[in-house]
Amino acid sequence: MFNKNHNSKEEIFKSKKDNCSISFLFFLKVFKKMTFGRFFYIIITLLFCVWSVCVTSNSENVVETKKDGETCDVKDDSTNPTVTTTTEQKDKCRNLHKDCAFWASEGECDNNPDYMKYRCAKACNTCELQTDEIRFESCDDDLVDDCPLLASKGDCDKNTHWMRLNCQKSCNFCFYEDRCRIHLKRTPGVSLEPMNLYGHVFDSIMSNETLGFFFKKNADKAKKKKKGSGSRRKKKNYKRIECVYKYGIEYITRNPPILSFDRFLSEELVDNFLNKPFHHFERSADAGELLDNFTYAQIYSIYITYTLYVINNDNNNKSSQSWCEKDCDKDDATDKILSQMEEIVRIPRENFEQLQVLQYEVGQYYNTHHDFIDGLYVVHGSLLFFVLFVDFTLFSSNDDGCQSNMMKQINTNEVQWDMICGPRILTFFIYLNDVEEGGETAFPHLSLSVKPKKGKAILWPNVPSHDYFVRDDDTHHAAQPVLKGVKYGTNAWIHLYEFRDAWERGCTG
Ligand SMILES: O=C(O)CCC(=O)C(=O)O
Ligand SMILES: [Fe+2]
Repeated sequence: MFNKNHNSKEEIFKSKKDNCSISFLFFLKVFKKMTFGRFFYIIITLLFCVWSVCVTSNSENVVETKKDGETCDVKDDSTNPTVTTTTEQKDKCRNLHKDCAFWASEGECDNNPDYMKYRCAKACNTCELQTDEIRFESCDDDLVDDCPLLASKGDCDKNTHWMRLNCQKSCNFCFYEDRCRIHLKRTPGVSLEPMNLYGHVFDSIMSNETLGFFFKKNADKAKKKKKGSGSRRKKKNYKRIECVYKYGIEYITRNPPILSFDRFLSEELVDNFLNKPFHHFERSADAGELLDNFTYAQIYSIYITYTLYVINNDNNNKSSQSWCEKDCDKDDATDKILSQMEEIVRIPRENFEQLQVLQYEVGQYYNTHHDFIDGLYVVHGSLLFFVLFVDFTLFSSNDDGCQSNMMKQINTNEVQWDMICGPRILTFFIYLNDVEEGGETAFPHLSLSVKPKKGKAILWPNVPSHDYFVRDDDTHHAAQPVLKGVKYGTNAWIHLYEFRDAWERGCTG
């Protein structure tokens, strides 16, 4: 079975190995002509690799293991000789605050033992001190009399959202790790064996006859034929001369593939959807408030160039958003839109986030960003000053969606690929009106820009074809400022695994 957790950590480890390769190459170049060059080359590069792979792993508290059984100085739980923690105590042991891991890494287990050793027992490795009384002190059923009965009738699974809010204790929903445990048998929306997103989704769309390609010229000919000619004979007359796809589907670009659907929604359906009273727009700024409007900056060192994210705190020009939840999600127009998307991507709507409706007024835009939520973005590299090098690791974060607290992301590693819902593999974006001027969706790495048109949609991958757990940098995108008029659009973010039940459980961040 594919192990995504292991995969993501390996990615970070891989980037460290890349640093080794860079430094090997660099030192080879510098020292190859010197008498002692080869000696220095080997010593310095080895030192760098040990630093890069092992030492910084510990300081980040991100990479714990490379591969099963192969470790880089992993903390040993049994180092405290005076206490023994039973397996049962360990299983029940919980961090009662989301920042426990962070605090523990800052030395708070020793500095503030009265709180930490009891309420952050997991992070402090003091599980034997955490009694049930402490564990459940801030978690109880609201409806003390009814909850046990409802839970015994299976309502924790059937009516999860309500039960999560009202019957936490009876449902064993108090702690994230109980409520959001990943089922080993969860089914991916797109096959993992082998991973081939472009083939499974994009090529399948283009070769799917139910999406209505037909053979235009001969179809016209066939129409002219006299009535009564058998359907078999008619079929013979169809030759593949020109394919016309339902919804006006065509590739805008092939690698990575971006499809456009020129006539995805009828005017009537758009009006029906947009004119509903459900949409209450709020400035798009909540999740990742500090973090969601990064722009690029380049840092040039003498030898290596890195692209870093810098924070642009200008929130004034952001679009407004409205989530299509509850009544909006159940509405007929929404249902029709979601059905059409399901028909195209052949992934069930359970894997879709609720539609997010966007509104941009004149001057508003959405900076370059990526829809893949990796929460934590580690920029790791080395800057070289003569023969001294400084290894650095910066933490940054991606934007909208699942996460709101950078520390939480760093310390619990709660990124979407680690959640029940898995990563956002696809974005389906629909334009809900004609914009008088501006408002294009730009893909700067692909030198591509798509003009809004009422009812038109575009579909792009957020991950490479053969690895659904990393983001594809090529699909960074931005909404250009609206210059005249107003712009409405709606996002459907499609996950590898089912999203909606996970959302009801409060397991999507
Ligand atoms: O408005 C657009 O064109 C794109 C919006 C977008 O990328 C987003 O909401 O994530
Ligand atoms: Fe986006």
